[in-house]
Amino acid sequence: IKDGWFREISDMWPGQAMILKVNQVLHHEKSKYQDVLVFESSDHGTVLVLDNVIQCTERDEFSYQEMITHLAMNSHPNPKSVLVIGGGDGGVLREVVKHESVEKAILCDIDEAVIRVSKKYLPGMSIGYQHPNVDVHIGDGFKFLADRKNEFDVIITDSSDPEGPAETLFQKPYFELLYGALKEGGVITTQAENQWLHLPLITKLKKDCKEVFPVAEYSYTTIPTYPSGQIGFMVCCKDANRDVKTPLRTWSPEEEDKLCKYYNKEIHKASFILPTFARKALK
Ligand SMILES: NCCCCCc1nc2ccccc2[nH]1
Repeated sequence: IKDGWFREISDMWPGQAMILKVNQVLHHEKSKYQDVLVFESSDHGTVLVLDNVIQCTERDEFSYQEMITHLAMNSHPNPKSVLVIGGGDGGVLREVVKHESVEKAILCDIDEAVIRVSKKYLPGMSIGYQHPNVDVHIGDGFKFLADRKNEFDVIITDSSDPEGPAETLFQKPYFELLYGALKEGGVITTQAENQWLHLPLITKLKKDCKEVFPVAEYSYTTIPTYPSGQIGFMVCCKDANRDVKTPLRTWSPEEEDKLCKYYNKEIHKASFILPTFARKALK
């Protein structure tokens, strides 16, 4: 932080940087895995930064949390058992428990510092931890999945970027573990980066996912404070006949308006419509 501004400089998005005005630094520590920073911004609420990369801001986190969650949950007929890998801020859990069908939701994040700091400084997201059906596991998601077979209806991988602790969550062996941990008809979503910045990575991700899952599609949302203002998801299903691009289940319009600020059944469908340059690369 220099002269009261935070600059998100990274070689993952060379030559560009989001810059946010800082009112006050609330917390800064070196955890076992990464540098953890929380600051009060002038116009985007509280901001969580890991290794100098913006993970979420209070102002626009709902876009990412709602889409990564409901794209998966509404592509499953009756999700009862849900696993979140990463997502230590608790925002995805907050979204998962909006579905009454959920009997058990487990969150596994490698870094206890992220959970501890989110509970203290991000109450609007960490509220997800308060639900009675939620369990928390501190550990490597890769290892957690290795001995779970045929256990989950939905698995959401809310990871940071490939540079850092989440590196293995972008590789084919991880998708094979996800496949094995899912029940039949299971659905996954993963954080799948930005079509303007990482198209080669996304092309490889989709290729790997298609070698493991019969259905694998890329979807994206707009989110102002992530690099180039958007981020995508891989949405995959074990059931070859499932059309993940159309919600299987929908809330009523009134319910949808009450439960979500970004996700709706039209956005679910629209999020898979890609510009030509991306559609060609991901064919
Ligand atoms: N450069 C885009 C980064 C996307 C990060 C998504 C995200 N935000 C998080 C907050 C806490 C823990 C894991 C998280 N994963």
